[in-house]
Amino acid sequence: MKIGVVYYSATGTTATLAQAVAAGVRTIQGAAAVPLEIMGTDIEEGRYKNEQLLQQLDACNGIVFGSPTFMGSVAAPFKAFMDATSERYGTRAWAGKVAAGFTIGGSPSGDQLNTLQTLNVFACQHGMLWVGLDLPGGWDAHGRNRLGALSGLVAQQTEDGKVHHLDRLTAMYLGERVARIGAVGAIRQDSSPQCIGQA
Ligand SMILES: Cc1cc2nc3c(=O)[nH]c(=O)nc-3n(C[C@H](O)[C@H](O)[C@H](O)COP(=O)(O)O)c2cc1C
Repeated sequence: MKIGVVYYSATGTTATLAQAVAAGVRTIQGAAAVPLEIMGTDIEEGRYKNEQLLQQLDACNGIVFGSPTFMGSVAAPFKAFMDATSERYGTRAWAGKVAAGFTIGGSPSGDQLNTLQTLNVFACQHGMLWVGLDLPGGWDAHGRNRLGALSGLVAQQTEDGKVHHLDRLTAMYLGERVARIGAVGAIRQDSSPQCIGQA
């Protein structure tokens, strides 16, 4: 069972979270993590072009998406990656895979939620099964999910531009949770509309 962790990172904090998500995936027996970085150099005239990366995601049972929050949404290179998956939208290639998301910003509430919601809508466009966090903000015994988002991980960079250790622990937990749920069954939905004509 493979879980892809695809992310863009300009200054390394999202990359650190991605590595933590991957480490969490690997805590589940039989689960392998596939970290994949979106590189700005793969964008030509605004279009993301790395078919090999996309094919690696095709082979995963689940995908965790990560982007820093830039101007209240996903970073432009991540959006270029999203647009490059439109062919897979048509073929339902990713339908039934589990999905989750994480983001980091400079502020505690710097509109990161909009980034998570963008990732969520993206996953739903593909027919993926969204996995949120189930750690109650402010109530977790280990202090994880310190910013309290439940649709995914919202993190805030520290004053010295690094990743808070509790955000790292939350990222690990998210990876573990996605792998655990992915292991229950790689639910593949048949794309044919079988209900038509049965009403
Ligand atoms: C162009 C730009 C826009 C940003 N916009 C936001 C924002 O809307 N909200 C926020 O909280 N942080 C914002 N930030 C801060 C980044 O999200 C933050 O530094 C993050 O840790 C960067 O992730 P990275 O290290 O993976 O590149 C912005 C940074 C840049 C460079």
